[in-house]
Amino acid sequence: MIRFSNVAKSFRKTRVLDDISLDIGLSERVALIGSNGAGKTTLIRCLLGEYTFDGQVTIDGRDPRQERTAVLGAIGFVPQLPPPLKMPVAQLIDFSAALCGTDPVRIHELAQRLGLDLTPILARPFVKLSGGMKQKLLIAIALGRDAKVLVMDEPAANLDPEARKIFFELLAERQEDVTMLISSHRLNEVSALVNRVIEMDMGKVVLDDRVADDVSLSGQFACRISIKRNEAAFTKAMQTWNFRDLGNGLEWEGEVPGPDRLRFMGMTSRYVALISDYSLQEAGKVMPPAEPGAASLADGAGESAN
Ligand SMILES: Nc1ncnc2c1ncn2[C@@H]1O[C@H](COP(=O)(O)OP(=O)(O)OP(=O)(O)O)[C@@H](O)[C@H]1O
Repeated sequence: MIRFSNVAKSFRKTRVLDDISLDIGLSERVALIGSNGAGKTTLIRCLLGEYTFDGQVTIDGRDPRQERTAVLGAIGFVPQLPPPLKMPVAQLIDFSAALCGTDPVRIHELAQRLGLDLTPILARPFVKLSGGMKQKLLIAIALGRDAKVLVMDEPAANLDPEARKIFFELLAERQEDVTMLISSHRLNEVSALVNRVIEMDMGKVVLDDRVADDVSLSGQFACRISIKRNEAAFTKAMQTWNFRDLGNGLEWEGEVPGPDRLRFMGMTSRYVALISDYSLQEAGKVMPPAEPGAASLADGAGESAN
């Protein structure tokens, strides 16, 4: 599907990509991680045909520099930084739809599912939308085409929990027929979304691991947390995740999307001294009762600790 063969790229005399060779197949979901300046964006730009480089890149056998329109029509791209487009929202949707031969109605429907009501903002310049609105619209545009490849740079960073959940569901609907490349600084943010991790450092691939693919993108975890005393910061955090207060802010219940569970656990680990009981159970799975005093979040037991 995607093939990088001995790809090298220099800016002036600085080598930024150094002999990258990778094969990424259909239905692979790849996290492209690495620190600032590792070369992730440059690799993506080579894939999108934006740069000249040494070596070869192909998508489905097509060269993105030679057949740019055809290749770009088959790639859904969500950039980390939204472009500063002054174009009104309606025009942007129509323009993007025409570019890849899709029906603008598909984009409207996807935006609606992500919780973005387009009606009041159709005439507004794209650049004047909030960060989250821009992200939702760019995701709707990227998913609204029959893309074979989805390239996303920190795609869920600006989304609220409800929109993240829908976003994961939308990815789940596409996972069999697309290849996903998700770039991020933080593996935690994307690890549960992917089945392969590629790490870059100083222009080279330093790790390429296939990882367990055991939680479906549309899976849910039922979560219950009890705390020892009421604390405003914890209440706020729980409300952000749409959890329900079962009693004076001391007991909370809610649902966590499967791909978001590490992010959720990372957030709750900040309150570990406060937590007296914690359970996170995959929906549809019945867990055996835990031993009294069994593992807790504090000792890293994680997902079914009780
Ligand atoms: N247009 C350019 N001209 C000159 N140097 C560039 C250009 N684009 C990127 N670089 C350099 O190439 C290196 C790799 O940058 P790149 O943006 O690919 O890294 P990255 O892994 O995406 O980083 P980040 O996580 O910060 O976005 C950096 O040292 C950067 O300064």
